[in-house]
Amino acid sequence: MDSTASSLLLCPPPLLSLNKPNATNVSSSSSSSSSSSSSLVFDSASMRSQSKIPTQFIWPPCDRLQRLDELNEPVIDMREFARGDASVRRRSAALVRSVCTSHGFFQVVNHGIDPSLISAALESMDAFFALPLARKSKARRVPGSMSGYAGAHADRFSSKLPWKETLSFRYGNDGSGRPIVDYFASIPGEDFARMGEVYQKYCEAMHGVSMAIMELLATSLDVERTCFRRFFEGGSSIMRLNYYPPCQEPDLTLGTGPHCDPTALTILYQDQVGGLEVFTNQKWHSIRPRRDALVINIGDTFAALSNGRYKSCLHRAVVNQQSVRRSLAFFLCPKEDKVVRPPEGLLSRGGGDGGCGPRKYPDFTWSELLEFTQKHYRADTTTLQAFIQWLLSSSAS
Ligand SMILES: C=C1C[C@]23C[C@@]1(O)CC[C@H]2[C@]1(C)CCC[C@@](C)(C(=O)O)[C@H]1[C@@H]3C(=O)O
Ligand SMILES: O=C(O)CCC(=O)C(=O)O
Ligand SMILES: [Fe+2]
Repeated sequence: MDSTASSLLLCPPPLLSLNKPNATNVSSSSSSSSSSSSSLVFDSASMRSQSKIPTQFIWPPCDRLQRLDELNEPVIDMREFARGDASVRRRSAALVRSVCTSHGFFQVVNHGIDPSLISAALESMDAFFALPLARKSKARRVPGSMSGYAGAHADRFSSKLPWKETLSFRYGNDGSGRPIVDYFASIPGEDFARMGEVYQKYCEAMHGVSMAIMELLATSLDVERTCFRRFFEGGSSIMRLNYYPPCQEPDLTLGTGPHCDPTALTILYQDQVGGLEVFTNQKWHSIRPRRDALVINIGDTFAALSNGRYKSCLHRAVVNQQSVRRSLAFFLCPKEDKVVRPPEGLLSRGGGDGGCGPRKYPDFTWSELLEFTQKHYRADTTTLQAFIQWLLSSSAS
C-alpha cells in the first residue's frame, strides 16, 4: 500500500515502543498473557440489545470510514486449474498473479468441499456460541495459547475492542492423531465430541484446499510447483470461528478491526450476511458473500516468502443491527521453527523476468512473528513492518 496516500484515509500507525506493549494498543498488563486492566465481560446475549455500546468498543472515526464499492475480485475455478490443460492452468495463474501483486484477495469455487460440511461447521458454531457465557468460559483461551474461547478479546486489550466472540484451535498437519477431536474432548462440562468431529474434518478439508492453492501460487510465481507445499509440511495452522452478534450502534464499532493477517494464507468462509471489507485503491470495498465460494487472502508470512511481490492487504469486518454474522477462518501457518525466506528460484531471477529483486525482509521464523502478535503487538495495519523493526532491534541488543 502507498503509505503516504493511505495515511490520509486511515488512522496513523500506532507509535511503537518496541518490545513493550503499547498502552493504547495492548491492554496495560505486561503481555497478552496477563489479565486485563478492564473488567469488561462481553456477554453477547445481553449486549446485542443494549442501545448504547460501552466506550471500549468505540473505534476511532478513521478506522470506521464507510465502504464505497464492491471489490471486483476474480473467482478461480479450482477444478479447472487441477484438471485443465497447460493453457487453462496458465490463465488461472496469470489471474492470480495479477490480483496478488495488487491486493491479494480472490475467491475460489469448485474447491471440492462438501456443502454439508460447511453447513455442519456453521451449525456447530451456532450451538457453541448460544451456550450461556459460563459454559463458553469453560473453553476460555488459556493465557499465552492460541486456542480457546474469547469474548471481544477483553482479557487482552482495553480499547478498540472487536464486537465478536471467537473460538480458536490449532490444526497440525503432521498426520499424527486427531488434534481437534482431542481439543474439543478436553473442554470440560459439555459433550463437544460431535463438534470436534466436524471441525477435524473441516480443517483436514481446508488443509487440502490450502495445498492446492500453494500449487497455484507457485505456478503463478513461476517457481517449482511443489516448493510451497513442501514449505508448509508439518505446520500447525490456526482455525478460528468468528461470531459477530448484532450491535445497536454498528457504525461506532468494528467486528474485526483493520489488519493484515500475519499468517501465510487465509481461507475464509463467510455466511450470507456480508461484512468483510478490503482496503485497496484508497477505499474500503466489500466482498459480496458467495454461497459456493471460499475467500482467499495472502498473509504477511506469504508476502515475505514472495519477497514482497505478493501483497498482504488490509481488511476488516463490520457488524450490523439485525443479524448475527459468522465466518470460519483457516489460517495456514508453517512449522514454528521454519525460516521464512523466499525460494532461491525467485531470488536468483533478480528484479526482472518475474523475479523480485534484492531481499526485502530478513530471515525470521514463524514462531517469532506469532510471538510478536501475541505478546508485544496487536496485529493491525503495520504488523510486518513493526515486526521487522522489533526483530532487528532485538537482535542488535
Ligand atoms: C496469528 C493471528 C493473530 C490474529 C489471529 C491470527 O490467527 C490471525 C489474524 C490475527 C487477528 C485476527 C488480526 C486482527 C486483530 C486480532 C487481535 C483479532 O481481532 O482477532 C488478531 C488475532 C489475534 O488473536 O491476535
Ligand atoms: O470475519 C471476517 O470476515 C474476517 C475476519 C478476519 O479477517 C480474521 O479473522 O482475520
Ligand atoms: Fe483477517
